[in-house]
Amino acid sequence: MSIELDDIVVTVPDGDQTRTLLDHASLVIGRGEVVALSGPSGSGKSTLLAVAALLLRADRGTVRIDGVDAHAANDRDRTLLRQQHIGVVYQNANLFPSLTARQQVELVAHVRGELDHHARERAADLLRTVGLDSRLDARPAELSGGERQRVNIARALMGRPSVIVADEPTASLDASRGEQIMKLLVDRARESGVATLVVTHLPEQVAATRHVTIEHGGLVERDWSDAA
Ligand SMILES: Nc1ncnc2c1ncn2[C@@H]1O[C@H](COP(=O)(O)OP(=O)(O)OP(=O)(O)O)[C@@H](O)[C@H]1O
Repeated sequence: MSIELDDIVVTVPDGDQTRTLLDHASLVIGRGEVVALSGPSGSGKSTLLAVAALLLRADRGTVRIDGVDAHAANDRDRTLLRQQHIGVVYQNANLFPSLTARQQVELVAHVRGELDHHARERAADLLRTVGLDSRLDARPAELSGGERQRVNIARALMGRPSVIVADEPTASLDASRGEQIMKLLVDRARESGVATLVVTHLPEQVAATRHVTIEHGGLVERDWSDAA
């Protein structure tokens, strides 16, 4: 369970010109590691996440998921790789208003044609591991922001991903709830081995295994004294 971003280059249109947003950015996230990614607004964090999630093809560079080269793959194989290996946690939970927490998570198995008794049990178990034991039958409107994010994380885990990418999952939460969500991602990563990349801000990133920032399009590894 790993993701390797190797020498990623992404250019974006900028008026009549193009601008190099990611400039030979490289990052390896191993089994069970949680990397917190931060950087100024517009520095390319969401773009890097989109490349890692195989939603955006870089102009240059390689993405390897569990050692499989996704850059060289055709669109169909990339979609399969994404569906089978990557869980995405969005900033806003993007839950279906009419479905209960349990149904939101079960939907992952349903879409794959795998919704049976075991999948139902697993969905409920995942919701319990994210601390929603008593909220299985609640709909999004009945859940707090933090609880909705927990459903979101359970849903991402339901697909048994090798890699989770999360774009500011704590942005709408206060500092202590944000920290809880980060700790949850760290615990789940340790337990299931999933390699996790999460865009976040202080102070929640202190819970992560490593801290990386984007500077001038490249990735710079930080140590904890930088984050303090
Ligand atoms: N397809 C595109 N076309 C033109 N410009 C783009 C495109 N994609 C991204 N950009 C620009 O690239 C820059 C980086 O965008 P990105 O969303 O990756 O940054 P970010 O670090 O996530 O920012 P924020 O913290 O504000 O969310 C922005 O200036 C954005 O306008």
